[in-house]
Amino acid sequence: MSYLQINNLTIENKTTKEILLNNINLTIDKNKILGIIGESGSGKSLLCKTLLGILPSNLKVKGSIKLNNIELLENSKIIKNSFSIILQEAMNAFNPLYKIKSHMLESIQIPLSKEKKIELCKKTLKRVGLNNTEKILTSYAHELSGGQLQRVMIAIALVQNKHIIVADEPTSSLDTINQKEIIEIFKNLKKTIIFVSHDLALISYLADEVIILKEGNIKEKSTKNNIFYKPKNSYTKFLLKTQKNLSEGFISCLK
Ligand SMILES: Nc1ncnc2c1ncn2[C@@H]1O[C@H](COP(=O)(O)OP(=O)(O)OP(=O)(O)O)[C@@H](O)[C@H]1O
Repeated sequence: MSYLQINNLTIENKTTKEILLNNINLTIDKNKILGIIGESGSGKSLLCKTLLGILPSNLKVKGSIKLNNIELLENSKIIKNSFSIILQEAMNAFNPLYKIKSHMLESIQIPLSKEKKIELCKKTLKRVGLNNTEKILTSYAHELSGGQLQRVMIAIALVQNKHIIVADEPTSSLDTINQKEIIEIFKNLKKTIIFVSHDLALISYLADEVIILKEGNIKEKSTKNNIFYKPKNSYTKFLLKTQKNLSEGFISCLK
């Protein structure tokens, strides 16, 4: 039995009756990383919003999402407590009036004394490569760099201690060095992660299983090795070829 099981998930626009996600079926095992690749408008964010229970009210959901065999779609409280989100633009997730310490403390749901909570915050910040913990905790979001903020977002997701982390393009606004370091952090978290990205190279490094989305449909889903070395679907082959051509074009520009 898989940890997360999504069956026949369909999202329809109530007004236009347009099907935005069509009969999505996927599973994830505990502590594995599922990579979701899809071009703009393919439905990646809708899938993430459904998991987080924050889908706009003009959309209708059908199907089933089970975590540990418990149905989540009919239970908004469980669904909200099951997933953490890490967004592309970390800055937007922070209230500019509160220091990082307040954000982190209020994310800890387990009953602990304030001292123990601060200890947990510091330990978790170190886990994501932020060793100057006192300074980070007493800073406001605008006082930190993009890379530091993204690390704080990961630390917040960890102290929330929910079942699954949903990371929606979490590295796309970072420079290459920060991207690489943050990818390493994700790779070593040992958590169940749904990682959304346009970047095939990144997904090929990070994910265990991969799904390819196009226009609300899963075009292919398989292990990372099958998707990248033995793709079956013509659209997957096209994506891989496009990325290869882009990389070769980019490298030849540098020569
Ligand atoms: N609230 C909504 N009402 C109607 N249509 C919507 C709504 N939200 C998204 N859509 C449509 O659903 C489709 C999928 O959107 P989604 O935001 O999931 O794409 P995406 O794959 O995340 O794209 P991007 O990479 O550009 O963020 C798009 O055609 C979009 O216009």
